[in-house]
Amino acid sequence: MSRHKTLHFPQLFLVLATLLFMLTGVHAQTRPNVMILATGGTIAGTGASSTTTVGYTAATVGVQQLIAAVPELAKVANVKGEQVFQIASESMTNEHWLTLGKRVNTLLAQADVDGIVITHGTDTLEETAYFLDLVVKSRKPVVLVGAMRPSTALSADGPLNLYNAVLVAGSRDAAGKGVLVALNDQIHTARDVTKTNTSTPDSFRTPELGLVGYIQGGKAFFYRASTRKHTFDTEFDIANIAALPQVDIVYGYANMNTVALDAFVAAGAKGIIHAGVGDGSLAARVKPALIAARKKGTLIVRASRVGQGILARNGEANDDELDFIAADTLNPQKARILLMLALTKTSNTAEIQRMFYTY
Ligand SMILES: NC(=O)CC[C@H](N)C(=O)O
Repeated sequence: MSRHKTLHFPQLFLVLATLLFMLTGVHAQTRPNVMILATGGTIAGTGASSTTTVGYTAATVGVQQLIAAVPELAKVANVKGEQVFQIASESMTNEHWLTLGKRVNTLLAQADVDGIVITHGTDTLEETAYFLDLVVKSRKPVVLVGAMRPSTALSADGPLNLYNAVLVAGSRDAAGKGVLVALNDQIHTARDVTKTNTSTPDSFRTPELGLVGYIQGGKAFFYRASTRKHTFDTEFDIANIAALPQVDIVYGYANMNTVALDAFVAAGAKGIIHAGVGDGSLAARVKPALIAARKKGTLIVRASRVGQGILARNGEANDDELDFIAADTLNPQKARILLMLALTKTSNTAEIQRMFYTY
Protein backbone atom coordinates (compact mmCIF):
# COMPACT_ATOMS: atom_id res chain seq x y z
CA MET A 1 0.00 0.00 0.00
CA SER A 2 1.33 3.44 -0.83
CA ARG A 3 2.43 5.53 2.19
CA HIS A 4 1.78 8.75 0.29
CA LYS A 5 -1.19 10.75 1.43
CA THR A 6 -3.01 13.30 -0.59
CA LEU A 7 -2.45 16.85 0.65
CA HIS A 8 -5.73 18.30 1.81
CA PHE A 9 -6.59 21.97 1.54
CA PRO A 10 -5.37 23.12 5.01
CA GLN A 11 -2.01 21.35 4.53
CA LEU A 12 -1.62 22.66 0.99
CA PHE A 13 -2.35 26.16 2.26
CA LEU A 14 0.32 25.82 4.93
CA VAL A 15 2.95 24.62 2.43
CA LEU A 16 2.17 27.49 0.04
CA ALA A 17 2.18 30.04 2.86
CA THR A 18 5.56 28.77 4.07
CA LEU A 19 6.99 29.00 0.56
CA LEU A 20 5.68 32.54 0.16
CA PHE A 21 7.17 33.51 3.55
CA MET A 22 10.55 32.10 2.57
CA LEU A 23 10.52 33.97 -0.72
CA THR A 24 9.63 37.34 0.80
CA GLY A 25 9.80 37.73 4.56
CA VAL A 26 12.94 35.73 5.25
CA HIS A 27 14.73 37.46 2.41
CA ALA A 28 14.15 40.84 3.99
CA GLN A 29 15.43 39.51 7.29
CA THR A 30 18.64 38.10 5.82
CA ARG A 31 19.60 41.36 4.16
CA PRO A 32 22.56 42.78 6.09
CA ASN A 33 22.06 45.78 8.36
CA VAL A 34 24.43 48.45 7.11
CA MET A 35 24.89 51.75 8.89
CA ILE A 36 25.97 54.73 6.80
CA LEU A 37 27.95 57.30 8.77
CA ALA A 38 28.19 60.52 6.78
CA THR A 39 31.04 62.97 7.31
CA GLY A 40 30.78 65.30 4.29
CA GLY A 41 33.07 65.64 1.27
CA THR A 42 32.33 65.81 -2.44
CA ILE A 43 30.00 62.83 -2.30
CA ALA A 44 27.76 65.27 -0.40
CA GLY A 45 28.80 68.24 -2.52
CA THR A 46 26.78 70.47 -4.83
CA GLY A 47 27.85 72.56 -7.79
CA ALA A 48 26.30 75.53 -9.58
CA SER A 49 25.48 73.43 -12.66
CA SER A 50 25.62 69.87 -13.96
CA THR A 51 28.94 70.60 -15.65
CA THR A 52 30.57 71.97 -12.51
CA THR A 53 33.17 69.38 -11.50
CA VAL A 54 35.57 71.75 -9.76
CA GLY A 55 34.87 74.84 -7.69
CA TYR A 56 31.76 73.31 -6.12
CA THR A 57 30.83 73.30 -2.43
CA ALA A 58 31.63 70.10 -0.52
CA ALA A 59 29.58 68.79 2.41
CA THR A 60 26.12 70.26 1.81
CA VAL A 61 23.86 67.24 1.23
CA GLY A 62 22.65 65.33 4.31
CA VAL A 63 22.85 61.58 4.82
CA GLN A 64 19.11 60.96 4.32
CA GLN A 65 19.31 62.70 0.94
CA LEU A 66 22.36 60.62 -0.01
CA ILE A 67 20.44 57.44 0.80
CA ALA A 68 17.27 58.65 -0.93
CA ALA A 69 19.27 59.27 -4.11
CA VAL A 70 20.01 55.53 -4.34
CA PRO A 71 16.71 53.63 -3.85
CA GLU A 72 18.51 50.48 -5.05
CA LEU A 73 20.22 50.33 -1.63
CA ALA A 74 17.03 48.95 -0.07
CA LYS A 75 17.28 45.84 -2.25
CA VAL A 76 20.72 44.86 -0.97
CA ALA A 77 20.74 46.00 2.66
CA ASN A 78 18.69 47.40 5.49
CA VAL A 79 20.31 50.80 5.46
CA LYS A 80 20.24 53.43 8.18
CA GLY A 81 22.04 56.77 8.13
CA GLU A 82 23.69 58.97 10.71
CA GLN A 83 25.25 62.39 10.12
CA VAL A 84 28.46 62.31 12.19
CA PHE A 85 30.06 65.46 10.72
CA GLN A 86 29.42 67.66 7.71
CA ILE A 87 32.88 68.85 6.66
CA ALA A 88 35.32 68.89 3.77
CA SER A 89 37.93 66.31 4.66
CA GLU A 90 40.88 68.73 4.52
CA SER A 91 39.44 69.98 7.83
CA MET A 92 39.50 66.55 9.45
CA THR A 93 41.28 66.59 12.83
CA ASN A 94 42.52 64.08 15.40
CA GLU A 95 39.43 64.96 17.47
CA HIS A 96 37.13 64.02 14.58
CA TRP A 97 38.96 60.69 14.29
CA LEU A 98 38.57 59.89 17.97
CA THR A 99 34.84 60.71 17.84
CA LEU A 100 34.36 58.64 14.68
CA GLY A 101 36.44 55.70 15.91
CA LYS A 102 34.51 55.50 19.17
CA ARG A 103 31.18 55.71 17.33
CA VAL A 104 32.22 52.92 14.92
CA ASN A 105 33.28 50.68 17.83
CA THR A 106 30.00 51.30 19.67
CA LEU A 107 27.92 50.52 16.57
CA LEU A 108 29.87 47.41 15.62
CA ALA A 109 29.43 46.01 19.14
CA GLN A 110 25.67 45.99 18.46
CA ALA A 111 24.18 42.73 17.18
CA ASP A 112 21.90 44.65 14.81
CA VAL A 113 24.78 46.24 12.86
CA ASP A 114 26.51 43.99 10.31
CA GLY A 115 28.71 46.55 8.64
CA ILE A 116 29.48 50.26 8.36
CA VAL A 117 29.93 52.57 5.40
CA ILE A 118 31.56 55.94 6.00
CA THR A 119 31.04 58.65 3.40
CA HIS A 120 34.04 60.96 3.40
CA GLY A 121 35.80 63.67 1.45
CA THR A 122 38.53 62.16 -0.66
CA ASP A 123 41.43 64.46 0.35
CA THR A 124 42.12 62.72 3.68
CA LEU A 125 39.98 59.63 3.16
CA GLU A 126 43.05 57.35 3.18
CA GLU A 127 44.13 58.80 6.54
CA THR A 128 40.78 58.29 8.27
CA ALA A 129 40.66 54.78 6.80
CA TYR A 130 44.10 53.89 8.20
CA PHE A 131 43.32 55.42 11.59
CA LEU A 132 40.17 53.27 11.81
CA ASP A 133 42.13 50.25 10.53
CA LEU A 134 44.30 50.57 13.64
CA VAL A 135 41.60 51.26 16.25
CA VAL A 136 38.38 49.48 15.22
CA LYS A 137 37.87 46.43 17.42
CA SER A 138 35.75 44.25 15.17
CA ARG A 139 35.86 41.82 12.26
CA LYS A 140 32.73 43.36 10.77
CA PRO A 141 33.30 45.28 7.53
CA VAL A 142 34.03 49.01 7.63
CA VAL A 143 34.14 50.63 4.21
CA LEU A 144 35.10 54.22 3.38
CA VAL A 145 33.66 55.79 0.27
CA GLY A 146 33.77 59.16 -1.42
CA ALA A 147 33.29 60.71 -4.81
CA MET A 148 35.40 62.77 -7.14
CA ARG A 149 32.44 64.59 -8.68
CA PRO A 150 29.77 66.48 -6.72
CA SER A 151 26.26 65.04 -6.49
CA THR A 152 24.94 67.60 -8.99
CA ALA A 153 27.45 66.78 -11.75
CA LEU A 154 26.86 64.85 -14.96
CA SER A 155 28.10 61.30 -14.35
CA ALA A 156 28.34 61.93 -10.61
CA ASP A 157 30.27 58.96 -9.22
CA GLY A 158 28.84 59.20 -5.68
CA PRO A 159 25.61 57.19 -6.06
CA LEU A 160 27.19 54.09 -7.62
CA ASN A 161 30.20 54.36 -5.29
CA LEU A 162 27.77 54.42 -2.33
CA TYR A 163 25.80 51.45 -3.67
CA ASN A 164 29.04 49.50 -4.15
CA ALA A 165 30.32 50.42 -0.70
CA VAL A 166 27.09 49.16 0.89
CA LEU A 167 27.49 45.90 -1.05
CA VAL A 168 31.01 45.50 0.31
CA ALA A 169 29.97 46.39 3.88
CA GLY A 170 27.22 43.77 3.68
CA SER A 171 29.44 41.11 2.18
CA ARG A 172 30.62 38.20 4.32
CA ASP A 173 33.81 38.07 2.27
CA ALA A 174 34.77 41.55 3.50
CA ALA A 175 34.75 40.49 7.16
CA GLY A 176 38.13 40.32 8.88
CA LYS A 177 39.95 42.09 6.02
CA GLY A 178 40.46 45.34 7.90
CA VAL A 179 39.07 48.72 6.94
CA LEU A 180 38.45 48.92 3.19
CA VAL A 181 38.15 51.76 0.70
CA ALA A 182 35.74 51.33 -2.20
CA LEU A 183 35.57 53.75 -5.13
CA ASN A 184 35.38 53.40 -8.90
CA ASP A 185 34.32 49.70 -8.73
CA GLN A 186 37.54 48.82 -6.87
CA ILE A 187 38.30 47.72 -3.31
CA HIS A 188 41.53 48.71 -1.57
CA THR A 189 43.00 48.22 1.90
CA ALA A 190 43.16 51.26 4.17
CA ARG A 191 46.88 50.78 4.78
CA ASP A 192 47.97 50.81 1.19
CA VAL A 193 45.52 52.94 -0.78
CA THR A 194 46.28 56.53 -1.70
CA LYS A 195 44.71 59.38 -3.64
CA THR A 196 46.74 59.70 -6.85
CA ASN A 197 44.87 62.27 -8.94
CA THR A 198 43.50 65.69 -8.02
CA SER A 199 40.25 65.30 -9.92
CA THR A 200 39.58 62.14 -11.95
CA PRO A 201 37.21 59.38 -10.74
CA ASP A 202 40.00 56.75 -10.88
CA SER A 203 42.03 58.67 -8.29
CA PHE A 204 42.20 55.97 -5.58
CA ARG A 205 44.92 53.42 -6.23
CA THR A 206 47.22 51.05 -4.45
CA PRO A 207 50.43 51.44 -6.45
CA GLU A 208 52.58 48.29 -6.62
CA LEU A 209 50.94 46.37 -3.76
CA GLY A 210 47.65 46.28 -5.68
CA LEU A 211 43.94 46.54 -5.02
CA VAL A 212 42.26 43.67 -3.17
CA GLY A 213 39.01 43.35 -5.08
CA TYR A 214 36.34 44.60 -7.46
CA ILE A 215 32.62 45.21 -7.24
CA GLN A 216 30.75 43.97 -10.26
CA GLY A 217 27.19 42.94 -11.00
CA GLY A 218 26.07 43.63 -7.45
CA LYS A 219 28.76 41.51 -5.80
CA ALA A 220 32.13 42.10 -4.16
CA PHE A 221 34.98 39.90 -5.42
CA PHE A 222 38.17 39.58 -3.38
CA TYR A 223 41.53 38.36 -4.70
CA ARG A 224 43.99 39.06 -1.88
CA ALA A 225 44.30 40.39 1.66
CA SER A 226 46.90 42.41 3.52
CA THR A 227 49.42 40.45 5.59
CA ARG A 228 49.66 43.36 8.04
CA LYS A 229 47.74 43.24 11.33
CA HIS A 230 44.69 45.47 11.65
CA THR A 231 41.40 46.14 13.47
CA PHE A 232 40.66 43.29 15.96
CA ASP A 233 44.36 42.35 15.92
CA THR A 234 46.04 45.63 16.98
CA GLU A 235 47.37 46.78 20.36
CA PHE A 236 45.74 50.23 20.14
CA ASP A 237 42.66 51.17 22.12
CA ILE A 238 41.09 54.62 21.93
CA ALA A 239 38.23 53.89 24.36
CA ASN A 240 39.81 56.03 27.08
CA ILE A 241 41.83 58.42 24.97
CA ALA A 242 40.69 62.05 24.80
CA ALA A 243 43.54 63.48 22.70
CA LEU A 244 46.37 62.19 20.51
CA PRO A 245 49.98 63.34 20.85
CA GLN A 246 51.19 66.05 18.48
CA VAL A 247 53.02 64.62 15.49
CA ASP A 248 53.87 66.77 12.46
CA ILE A 249 55.33 66.26 9.00
CA VAL A 250 58.30 68.10 7.50
CA TYR A 251 58.60 67.87 3.72
CA GLY A 252 61.92 67.28 1.97
CA TYR A 253 63.05 69.24 -1.11
CA ALA A 254 66.22 70.71 -2.61
CA ASN A 255 67.33 73.72 -0.57
CA MET A 256 65.35 72.44 2.44
CA ASN A 257 65.91 74.32 5.69
CA THR A 258 65.09 73.67 9.34
CA VAL A 259 62.50 76.43 9.85
CA ALA A 260 59.43 74.16 9.89
CA LEU A 261 61.19 71.42 11.85
CA ASP A 262 62.42 73.86 14.51
CA ALA A 263 58.96 75.43 14.80
CA PHE A 264 57.24 72.07 15.24
CA VAL A 265 59.74 70.99 17.90
CA ALA A 266 59.40 74.35 19.68
CA ALA A 267 55.61 73.93 19.57
CA GLY A 268 55.98 70.68 21.49
CA ALA A 269 55.79 68.00 18.80
CA LYS A 270 56.23 64.56 20.34
CA GLY A 271 57.11 63.15 16.96
CA ILE A 272 58.22 64.32 13.52
CA ILE A 273 57.70 62.52 10.25
CA HIS A 274 60.53 63.47 7.93
CA ALA A 275 59.02 63.06 4.44
CA GLY A 276 62.42 62.92 2.84
CA VAL A 277 63.47 62.88 -0.78
CA GLY A 278 64.28 59.49 -2.32
CA ASP A 279 64.78 56.77 0.27
CA GLY A 280 64.33 59.28 3.09
CA SER A 281 67.67 61.02 2.67
CA LEU A 282 68.59 63.76 5.15
CA ALA A 283 69.91 67.07 3.84
CA ALA A 284 73.28 68.01 5.32
CA ARG A 285 71.90 71.18 6.90
CA VAL A 286 68.78 69.46 8.30
CA LYS A 287 70.36 66.33 9.78
CA PRO A 288 71.92 68.07 12.85
CA ALA A 289 68.54 69.60 13.76
CA LEU A 290 66.87 66.17 13.56
CA ILE A 291 69.58 64.67 15.76
CA ALA A 292 69.20 67.54 18.26
CA ALA A 293 65.40 67.13 18.28
CA ARG A 294 65.77 63.39 18.98
CA LYS A 295 68.21 64.13 21.83
CA LYS A 296 65.59 66.45 23.33
CA GLY A 297 63.04 63.61 23.23
CA THR A 298 61.14 64.10 19.98
CA LEU A 299 60.73 60.86 18.01
CA ILE A 300 61.88 60.97 14.39
CA VAL A 301 60.39 58.75 11.71
CA ARG A 302 62.05 58.70 8.32
CA ALA A 303 59.49 58.38 5.52
CA SER A 304 59.67 59.21 1.83
CA ARG A 305 57.88 61.70 -0.39
CA VAL A 306 58.30 59.27 -3.34
CA GLY A 307 55.10 57.29 -2.75
CA GLN A 308 56.35 53.78 -3.47
CA GLY A 309 58.91 51.38 -2.03
CA ILE A 310 60.28 50.38 1.37
CA LEU A 311 62.06 53.04 3.42
CA ALA A 312 65.29 51.17 4.14
CA ARG A 313 66.19 51.15 7.83
CA ASN A 314 69.88 52.05 8.22
CA GLY A 315 69.99 52.95 4.51
CA GLU A 316 70.24 56.69 3.90
CA ALA A 317 70.84 57.27 7.63
CA ASN A 318 72.15 55.11 10.45
CA ASP A 319 68.85 54.75 12.31
CA ASP A 320 70.34 52.43 14.94
CA GLU A 321 72.93 55.04 15.88
CA LEU A 322 70.62 58.08 15.60
CA ASP A 323 67.71 56.30 17.31
CA PHE A 324 65.39 57.06 14.38
CA ILE A 325 62.51 54.93 13.08
CA ALA A 326 61.99 53.83 9.46
CA ALA A 327 58.46 54.18 8.03
CA ASP A 328 58.61 50.95 5.98
CA THR A 329 56.11 51.40 3.09
CA LEU A 330 53.81 53.85 4.87
CA ASN A 331 53.46 57.23 3.21
CA PRO A 332 54.19 60.25 5.46
CA GLN A 333 50.54 61.02 6.28
CA LYS A 334 49.91 57.41 7.37
CA ALA A 335 53.23 57.21 9.24
CA ARG A 336 51.97 60.20 11.26
CA ILE A 337 48.88 58.26 12.31
CA LEU A 338 50.80 55.15 13.34
CA LEU A 339 53.33 57.22 15.30
CA MET A 340 50.54 59.06 17.17
CA LEU A 341 48.92 55.79 18.17
CA ALA A 342 52.29 54.19 18.98
CA LEU A 343 53.00 57.13 21.31
CA THR A 344 49.83 56.32 23.26
CA LYS A 345 51.56 53.05 24.24
CA THR A 346 55.29 53.74 24.44
CA SER A 347 58.13 56.06 23.45
CA ASN A 348 60.62 53.21 23.06
CA THR A 349 62.01 53.44 19.53
CA ALA A 350 62.66 49.68 19.14
CA GLU A 351 59.04 48.98 20.10
CA ILE A 352 57.75 51.62 17.71
CA GLN A 353 59.94 50.28 14.90
CA ARG A 354 58.38 46.85 15.54
CA MET A 355 54.93 48.47 15.17
CA PHE A 356 55.95 49.97 11.82
CA TYR A 357 56.81 46.47 10.59
CA THR A 358 53.59 45.03 12.06
CA TYR A 359 50.78 47.37 10.94
N1 LIG B 1 36.64 64.81 -3.96
C1 LIG B 1 36.54 65.25 -2.71
O1 LIG B 1 35.89 64.65 -1.88
C2 LIG B 1 37.30 66.49 -2.36
C3 LIG B 1 36.42 67.50 -1.64
C4 LIG B 1 37.01 68.04 -0.36
N2 LIG B 1 38.22 68.75 -0.59
C5 LIG B 1 37.16 66.92 0.65
O2 LIG B 1 38.12 66.21 0.71
O3 LIG B 1 36.24 66.75 1.41
